[in-house]
Amino acid sequence: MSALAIAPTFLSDFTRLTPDVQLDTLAVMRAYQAGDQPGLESVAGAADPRVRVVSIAPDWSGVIVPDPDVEPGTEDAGQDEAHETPYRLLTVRPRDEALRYARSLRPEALPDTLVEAGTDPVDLTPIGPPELAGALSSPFAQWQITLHPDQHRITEAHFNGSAQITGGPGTGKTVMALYRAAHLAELDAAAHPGDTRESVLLTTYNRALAQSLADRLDQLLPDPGTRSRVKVATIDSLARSIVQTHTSTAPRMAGKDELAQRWRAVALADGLPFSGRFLVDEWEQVILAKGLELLPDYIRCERSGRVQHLAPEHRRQVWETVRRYVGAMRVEGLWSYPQLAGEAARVLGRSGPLFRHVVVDEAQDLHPAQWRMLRAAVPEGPDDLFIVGDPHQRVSDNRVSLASLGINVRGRGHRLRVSYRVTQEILDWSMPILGRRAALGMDDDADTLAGYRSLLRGPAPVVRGCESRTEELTALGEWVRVWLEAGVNPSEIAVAGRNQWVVRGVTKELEARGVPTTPLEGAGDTAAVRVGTMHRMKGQEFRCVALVGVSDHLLPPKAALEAAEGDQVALEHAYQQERTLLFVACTRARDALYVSHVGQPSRLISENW
Ligand SMILES: Nc1ncnc2c1ncn2[C@@H]1O[C@H](COP(=O)(O)OP(=O)(O)OP(=O)(O)O)[C@@H](O)[C@H]1O
Repeated sequence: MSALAIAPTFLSDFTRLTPDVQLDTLAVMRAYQAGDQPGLESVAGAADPRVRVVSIAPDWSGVIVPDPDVEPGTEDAGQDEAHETPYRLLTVRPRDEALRYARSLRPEALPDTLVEAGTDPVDLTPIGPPELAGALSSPFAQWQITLHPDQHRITEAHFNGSAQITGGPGTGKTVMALYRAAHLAELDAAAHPGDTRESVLLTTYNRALAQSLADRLDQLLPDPGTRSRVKVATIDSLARSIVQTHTSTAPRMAGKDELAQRWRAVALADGLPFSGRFLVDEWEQVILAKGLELLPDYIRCERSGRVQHLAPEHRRQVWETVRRYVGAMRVEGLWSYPQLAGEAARVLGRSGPLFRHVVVDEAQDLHPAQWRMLRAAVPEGPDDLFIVGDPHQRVSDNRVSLASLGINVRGRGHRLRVSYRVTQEILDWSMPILGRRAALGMDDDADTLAGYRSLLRGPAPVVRGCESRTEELTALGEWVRVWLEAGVNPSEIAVAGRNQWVVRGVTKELEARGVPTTPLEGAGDTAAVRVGTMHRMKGQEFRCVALVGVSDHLLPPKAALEAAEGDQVALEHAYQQERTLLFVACTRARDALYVSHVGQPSRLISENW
């Protein structure tokens, strides 16, 4: 069986073909691999007699050439022999154009045209202005610590208090957080040479992001003495370690869904008119968020962001119920994440700050109790908190007003408007997904993406409509193969779906094709494609991203809409969260974005196109 490989230079042509021709191309490649080899035509008048064309569709042909290792002179080979020759597909074009191109290929040009597998597929990399060209063509890991000199200056600035950096996807916020932490560690080493404790906290949302920050920080701070001054931790692991150190017992954690389930059962048994989810949300988003400890304060408070109106007598009932359930959790030693952060804040309030500087990434998703913990973790003063985030990427229910939490960033805010990761083509396609609403900034102002743009140009996203799940998974498998053959490292490819069912299908498909996979949150395995849910895409970046199951029956998920129970405001809120999730997933791609659906595309994309 002989495969028809693709030349790395093929990919940029391929993404410009119409979906029909793309499918036809993949069918030819599949047929070739299955041994059912389509006829290759030699080209009359070709400068290189080894060049062939293959019919792709009635008016379209592919130009193929032998592997560069094959010696010239096989032009007289019979049909069978020709099929044993490993060929590579260079391009697919309208037939006349393909013939012209095939004739023009010169023998001495072929070895250059065919980039060996594993070398950088220059054509896939987006095009940027000359000053970015070096960074874009460098290895991906190297590019991931590149920063513009203007941004670099901000990371080394002295601030007379807390500072905040906001900006759309790919504007360099995370890398600024990294450089800021490194800079503060260096300053700290110079100012306190004898005190070697962890004095700088660099914190983020989940473990995968923390690991990625830690790895990159190792590169920025090669001196172990300076590096050891920075503690990299997720916000939850920080809360846990503070409480654990204080109580000498490891807290047992319960996520929101688990709590809602438990509380639902008890609420039902008690005959209460509230769902478990409502009670947990009320506790986390109002009582814990505002740090309320007394019923009169709860009765008086403004429940901003909450949909259902609650009269004072109902508030009394909720308060009493929550108090009882939380009491039961305490007996079990069970904590929710915001609750644990609130406890950590209280511990630090008594024992004093832990760090001299705190740097926060993905700040838009932190709960007010987590901010209280961070506020208590560092003394108020110059360069205390350096906060980076994007309110447009908020995927949690948390809303904060930093000022009300004792964090004042007025006059020390920077908005970044240039994306260095997401190409203008991907931005143009993804931005409408967000809808037209401004997001609420952490400094109480509306935050808009006005003026946000990219310096990079690349292929337009590919949207593939399929008739069945099998067809969708097959098309995905073929697409990933194209990326791999183009020389993209497997770990620089991510495939995501909205739910675990989609993710399982993707994993099975890729594994069956011999493409190793690993969870999106997994680190280290460079020989495996990353696969996971869209939630796990947050904060990450890849060369190529495929989103599967962007179908109307899956996205937005019915359960998310039903949870709104017909309430218009809650429904709009659920929609917005789904929009954000999809927008965040799309904007993880640097070089190529592929989106597929079965049947109708999700209304989140089709409403805009
Ligand atoms: N001047 C530059 N030239 C080339 N690459 C750059 C430049 N500035 C930043 N980058 C790169 O762009 C990428 C995007 O940066 P980063 O991940 O920090 O963005 P972000 O704002 O945190 O994105 P998101 O909000 O989507 O997570 C990084 O890999 C970074 O190295």
